[in-house]
Amino acid sequence: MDQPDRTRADVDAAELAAEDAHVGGLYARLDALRAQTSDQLAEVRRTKATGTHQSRFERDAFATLYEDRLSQLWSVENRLCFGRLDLRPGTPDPRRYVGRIGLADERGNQLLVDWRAPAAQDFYQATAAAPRDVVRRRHLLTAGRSVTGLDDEVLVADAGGRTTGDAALLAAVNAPRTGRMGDIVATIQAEQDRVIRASERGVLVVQGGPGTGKTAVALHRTAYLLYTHRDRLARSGVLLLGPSPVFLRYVEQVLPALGETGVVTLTLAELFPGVVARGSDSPAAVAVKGSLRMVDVLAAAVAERQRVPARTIRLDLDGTRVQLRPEQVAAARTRARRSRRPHNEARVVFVREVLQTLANSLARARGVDAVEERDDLLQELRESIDVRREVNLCWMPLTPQKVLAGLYRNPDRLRALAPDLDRRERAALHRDEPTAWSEADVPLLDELAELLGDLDDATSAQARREAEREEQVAYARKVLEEFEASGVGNDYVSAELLADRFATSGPVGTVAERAAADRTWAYGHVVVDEAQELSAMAWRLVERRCPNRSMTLVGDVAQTSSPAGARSWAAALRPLVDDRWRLEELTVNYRTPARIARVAADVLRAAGIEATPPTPVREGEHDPVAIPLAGPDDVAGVLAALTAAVPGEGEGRLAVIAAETTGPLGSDALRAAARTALPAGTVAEGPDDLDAPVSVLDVHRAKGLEFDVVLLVEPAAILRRPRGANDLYVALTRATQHLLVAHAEPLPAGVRVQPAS
Ligand SMILES: Nc1ncnc2c1ncn2[C@@H]1O[C@H](COP(=O)(O)OP(=O)(O)OP(=O)(O)O)[C@@H](O)[C@H]1O
Repeated sequence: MDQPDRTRADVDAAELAAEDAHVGGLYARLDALRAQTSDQLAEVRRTKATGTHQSRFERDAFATLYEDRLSQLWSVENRLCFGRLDLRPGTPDPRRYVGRIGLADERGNQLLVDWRAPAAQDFYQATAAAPRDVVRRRHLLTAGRSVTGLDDEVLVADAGGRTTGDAALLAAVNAPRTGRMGDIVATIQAEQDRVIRASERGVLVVQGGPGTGKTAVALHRTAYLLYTHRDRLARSGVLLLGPSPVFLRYVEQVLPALGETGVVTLTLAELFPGVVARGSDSPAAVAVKGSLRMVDVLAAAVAERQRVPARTIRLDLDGTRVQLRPEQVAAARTRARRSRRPHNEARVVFVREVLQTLANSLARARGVDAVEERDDLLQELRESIDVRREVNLCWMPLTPQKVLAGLYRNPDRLRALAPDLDRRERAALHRDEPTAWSEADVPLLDELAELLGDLDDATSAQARREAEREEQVAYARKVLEEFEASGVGNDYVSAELLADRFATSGPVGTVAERAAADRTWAYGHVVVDEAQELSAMAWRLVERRCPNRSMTLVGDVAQTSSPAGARSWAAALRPLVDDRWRLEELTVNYRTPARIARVAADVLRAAGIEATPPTPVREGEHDPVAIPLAGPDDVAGVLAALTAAVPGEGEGRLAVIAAETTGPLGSDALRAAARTALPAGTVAEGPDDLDAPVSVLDVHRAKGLEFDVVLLVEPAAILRRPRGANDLYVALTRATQHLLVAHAEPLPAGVRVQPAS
């Protein structure tokens, strides 16, 4: 080795040692903070430990704050610091270390900048073309607490050193997958960072092809918004809506690793408290249930339950006969409807009107003064079972479930109430077992809940929540003063935080629990992943959960598989916000190597779907391979391919993706066969198990997930599904390294994959 190289190597070694020492110092500070917080926690636990129930409650609320702080300090252990920014001399803080959390020394000097802070922004945004004040961006590669490598990007030519900067990113995208999504905080790219830090106001749509990091960006944006608008969002809550429980499990570790817990994560199927939507629908039913035409159908179904009898009703009240004429009921109904209140609340007006009419008749029949005897007459009418029955027949208190089940069960009613639906659509809605609710029913139940009104009035619930909050903050202030007087407490704990804790450690549960259980909860921000799958009716529901319309919607209209999903963002969002939404696009594919991505792009093109597939960040090393099968039930052929492809220990995960769950080459049959053929523990027990080395899934379940190796079974069958080209595109873009295509039928247009030579 010649002299200059040795010098370079010496410099590199010295730099590495210096960074290692610096990072060691950061961990020492982290340890000190953990110890200090543990002490504070122990002290709080000791304080008033023998007090009354109330003082124990105060102490516990205080303690949970320290517990949360401690668990945050523990959650940032892995890759605490991952970068350094060198700025132009003369800039304030010209050398900044960037990490998962902000750290300062005892004197308040900043040691580590939280990746979400404005001071860290240049770490993600600076480019060679627009370096801002950045001279050098350095990625620190770490193992445990040690720095094992440096990857420098020099953004100003005369600063010396190399100009790569890709090593950290390439190491991340090439790493074997674990079955759980990891965070990308060390390697967020500039176009992603712009989305993450975009204003929380209004509706932001993030469109991007497969693997562009939409899910990753949605999660990091959530963490960013919680950091930047902590006060408001910790109280109102953030809702993350994902496409399936398995997907939510796949991403569940990302936010805690970023130090954020307490985000409400739900699927659409879980958005109507009290209903577990496990049923399934035909594509035709999904399409009609998701259509805006259901708004009128549901309104008609409720109006139809506000009835005027065809004939005069005769009532006997303790020997006195009175009549209730249809026109009197009609007048009461008109008044009730004019109140513009939902059905169950307007019913109060209806009942009052009918009873008043009857009281007048009763007074006349008995020859008593209607005004003087009013209270007694009304009382008597209210207690009469006959009166109650007749009033109920005209205007029954209703639940959403009851109205919807009635609609599905009764074809005649459906025909009368839904004249805009054709015969085929009405047949799709008909069900003998109407209460096996499906995901597509949830927006309809929610719509009905709005039309019917809760028994517990939503506005008073809101007012009650606000009053409780004021009380809690005032109380927290007093408690804090007391604790501070006894030497406990620091800058970290504010009255607002403590009040949140009173609210969340009492019997009512955490903000997340309360929000998830309350249909009328107004979230401060809603993030929707795979947003292209939502139907028009689902959008109405989402809007009700987020009246301030502060939303981040991420998705890809080229991947839509739901028959009621979006074909374009403009069309999907028009009923929601007209054209008042912003679009950001992600253009780089971090998942799929170019060799595989080209096949996916060809499939889109062959199907005539207009979309620009994202640009892969790497070429990849393996061409996709075709594996001929002997016929449509050649399970042995699939198993042979699977056995040959199973990754070794620590080499990642494999997914077998089939068109459907049923059939000889469906995911259920293939899973059962694979579990028998491969050693115990190799193949996942069911479609929702993410931890085994091999998963067997239908294409619908594979959405949003990724695997090192994908064995795709019979692409022609996937293409035959409704919106099959979109599904095939999804299936072809799940692999990070290898794609194998097993087929008996001819390969569909665009799937130009050769057998292994
Ligand atoms: N900046 C980045 N650094 C490292 N890895 C990244 C980066 N951005 C995305 N990735 C990785 O790329 C993969 C794809 O990301 P993600 O699942 O968020 O994409 P997506 O756009 O949601 O895809 P799909 O539309 O298929 O669901 C993930 O493994 C993610 O961690």
